[in-house]
This record gives sequence, structure tokens and C-alpha cells, in this order.
Amino acid sequence: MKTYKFSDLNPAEVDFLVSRNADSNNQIRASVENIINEVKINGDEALKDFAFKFDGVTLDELYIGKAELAALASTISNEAKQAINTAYQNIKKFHESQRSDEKPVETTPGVKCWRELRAIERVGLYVPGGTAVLPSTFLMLGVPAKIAGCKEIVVCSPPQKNGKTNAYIAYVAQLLEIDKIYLVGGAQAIAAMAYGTASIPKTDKIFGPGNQYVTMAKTIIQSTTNTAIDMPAGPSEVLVIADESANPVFVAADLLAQCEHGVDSQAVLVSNSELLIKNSLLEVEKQLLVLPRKDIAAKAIANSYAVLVSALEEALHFSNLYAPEHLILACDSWQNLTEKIVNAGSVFAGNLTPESAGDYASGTNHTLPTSAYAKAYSGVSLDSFVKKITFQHISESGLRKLGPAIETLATIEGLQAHKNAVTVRLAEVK
Ligand SMILES: NC(=O)c1ccc[n+]([C@@H]2O[C@H](COP(=O)([O-])OP(=O)(O)OC[C@H]3O[C@@H](n4cnc5c(N)ncnc54)[C@H](O)[C@@H]3O)[C@@H](O)[C@H]2O)c1
Ligand SMILES: N[C@H](CO)Cc1c[nH]c[nH+]1
Ligand SMILES: [Zn+2]
Repeated sequence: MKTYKFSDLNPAEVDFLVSRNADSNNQIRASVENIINEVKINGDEALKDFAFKFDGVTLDELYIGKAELAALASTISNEAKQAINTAYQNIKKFHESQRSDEKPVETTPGVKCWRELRAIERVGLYVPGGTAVLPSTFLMLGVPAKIAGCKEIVVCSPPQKNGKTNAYIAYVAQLLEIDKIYLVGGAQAIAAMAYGTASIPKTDKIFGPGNQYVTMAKTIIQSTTNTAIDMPAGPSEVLVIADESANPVFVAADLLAQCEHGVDSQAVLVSNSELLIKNSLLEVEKQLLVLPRKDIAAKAIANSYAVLVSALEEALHFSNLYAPEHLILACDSWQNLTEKIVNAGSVFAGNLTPESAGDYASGTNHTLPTSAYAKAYSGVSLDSFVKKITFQHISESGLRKLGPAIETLATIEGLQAHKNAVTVRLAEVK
């Protein structure tokens, strides 16, 4: 990992550092467009061909049903069940707390406005399973979908080498009372849930993280179909702001945790202490050697860097420009920093708060915006699964009071029919 001194960087160099793996020659876009087209034209057959091509599996059936899910789920250990149950309960508790109750507002006497929530009816959940199978992601998406009351929940996850889904995914399916997992991964899964095939229903909104193919597919279908997406949630990333109170062993572990997700992940360390940077980077080299996924993590570490700043304010300035998916405040005085955070997906405050807590079990959602999309998007929450429909009711006195303003505004805009819709009513109530 290279170290930069913030005061030595010019604005173009800062811009370069905060930019992510752009698909500069549009190679990923081109192959994803091709995959989407194939699924549109050839449906299930294309899905089976891609399962063979990308996952090395021949599939007769594109899904695993209830009985087989139960059989798979029964094979996991009690320890695993308990850990999944703990995560499930905490995620449920946190997402249930996001239910909000808005009261009607009388904007003008006799003019009442309010909003009512409705669950999105058909949702598609993508559970990654390429380099690592992520049952935790299934919890992060399935729990709020259930709380929201979505009627139809379609789940796609890449087939494993045995042509089935993973046993932990099967256990989560049971917890969530979801009876089917479609064995489809990558861009083809996103296309299937956007267009529908003979086996896979078309959905109204697609949720979930994934690699660059999955994320590109979500961005394309968002603008070419009427299926919405949660957000671009691509390769994992973390930015750690650390001062001299931080422990280099913890910092290195946090940097590596996100780097082991994939070769295109990125970790950034920003500190006002040269010594902390030096010790953390030495520790990264040491911890890397014993990681089972060291080849993946080493590539991501090569794509990562450290920045030496003069003060924590400068660290926050850099972090806000970077807009990380995960921001760790490895500082005892983290309370002084939180109000200066403008752009971040999820924040981990204090030296004893590992990012892995949010990945798995604290209760917050780990499906988060990457590639600086945290400047505009929030992570998945209960809100992501509902629509808020506005209502209004106008009484006779309300129409008398508000009507003239509406008539004038319609006149200003030259829209006579709009004005008439009020005028004809006013004539009745006068
Ligand atoms: N931002 C978040 O909230 C978040 C959360 C969890 C995971 N992640 C990220 O999700 C990603 C998971 O990636 P993954 O690869 O392990 O699993 P994945 O499920 O996203 O992708 C696997 C699929 O990619 C497709 N694929 C592989 N090579 C391809 C190629 N050359 N061309 C076209 N398609 C191809 C295959 O269909 C395969 O099934 C990681 O990058 C991880 O960092 C992000
Ligand atoms: N760190 C990932 C989000 O970028 C989520 C995850 C799942 N499992 C482990 N980690
Ligand atoms: Zn993670």
C-alpha cells in the first residue's frame, strides 16, 4: 500500500485517488449488455447456458424448492444456527424500529394532506455467491422485505458446484419462510428479475450487492426497464480514519476484512500519525500471510493506499470526498467527528467497533452504496421496500381558501384547463 501526504497532492491527484475502478473501455458494460439481451430473447435457456459458462454447472431445474431447502438446512451445525438466529433477531429489531407513523397535516384550513405506506409488491433479492456465498446478505435483504410485507419475494443466487444452493442460504430461507431459491447468478440474474422468464417472475424492484457485472446490470436495467433498483452496491470498500489512539493490529484487520471480498475491493487508511500508518501497513503484510483468501486480499491491497493528513479535520475532508461504503473512526474521541461526516454508507465508531459487526450481526444493513454513491444514496433499510403514496382531501371551505391561488398559478403557467378544474368547482360551492 502506497502512502500519500495530503498536503503534497494537487486537486487532480486527489480526484484520481477518490475515483474507483471505472470500466474505462466499457468492457464490462459490453458483456453485460450482451448477457441481458440473451436473457431477454432466450429466457431460461440463456440462464442455463450462463450457469454452465460462468458457474461451471449443468442445471436441469433452475431452482431449489421447499423440501430440498429443508433437507439442506438440516445439515448445518447448532452453532451456525444460533449465530444466524442472533443476526436475524438484531437485524429484525433494528429494521422494525424504522417503521414510521406520519400524521395528516392541514396545510390550509380545510386542506388535508397525508402519506400512506404500501409495500412494493414484487421484489427481487440478489444474494452473491461467486467468490464467497453470503447468507448474511440474504438476511439483510429478506428481513426488511418481510417486515415491509412484500407479497412476492424472488431470490436469485449463483448455483454452487454441486448444482444446489449453500446450506446456510437454505437455513435463512427457512427462517424467512421463503420457499424457493433460483440458482442464477451474475448479470443474468438481474436481467431475469427485470424482464421475467418462464421460470422467474418479473419484479418491480431489485435489491442486493454483487460484483461489477451484477452492479452494471442493475444500472442498465434501471434505465431500460420499469424495474427499479435499491442502489449501485458493488465491490466492498472501507476507509479508516485513525489517530494515535488506534491499535495498528485492529486497523490492519479492518483493512483486510474488506479486501478479502474481491480483487476489486479497496481499503484506504487516513491518519494524522505517520507512526500509526507505518505500523498498520507492517501489520497488514503480517496478517495477510495467514489469510486463506490471501491471493484475493493481496490484489485488493495493491489497489489500496494510505493518506497522511495534518489533522483529523483534513481526514474527514478527504473521507467526504471519497464517500466510502464503510467509514471506521478508529479514534477514542470519535464523538467529536461524527457531525462532520457528510458522505458515508455506514459508520463504525470507536476502536472496539469492527466493520464486521455491521456485516453480520449488530443489526444495521450491510447492503450499502459503493463507488462514491454514498454522496446521494442511503443503504438498504425498511424504506427501500415501501412506497409512500400521498393523499389529499379538500373540503368546501378549503376549496374557497386555496382555489384562487391555484387559479392564479395555472394562469401564470398558461394552463387554462388546470384553472378550469378549480373554477368549475368554485362555481358550485359559492
Ligand atoms: N456493497 C455492498 O453492500 C456489498 C455487500 C456484500 C458484498 N459485496 C460485494 O459483492 C461482490 C460479490 O462478488 P462475487 O463475484 O463473489 O459474487 P457475485 O454473486 O456478485 O457474482 C458471481 C457471478 O458473477 C458472474 N460472473 C463471473 N465472472 C464473469 C464474467 N467474466 N463475465 C460475466 N459474468 C461473470 C457469474 O455469473 C457468477 O455467478 C464482491 O465484490 C463484494 O465485495 C458488496
Ligand atoms: N462487507 C460486505 C459489504 O460490503 C458485506 C459482507 C457480507 N459478508 C461479509 N461482509
Ligand atoms: Zn464484509
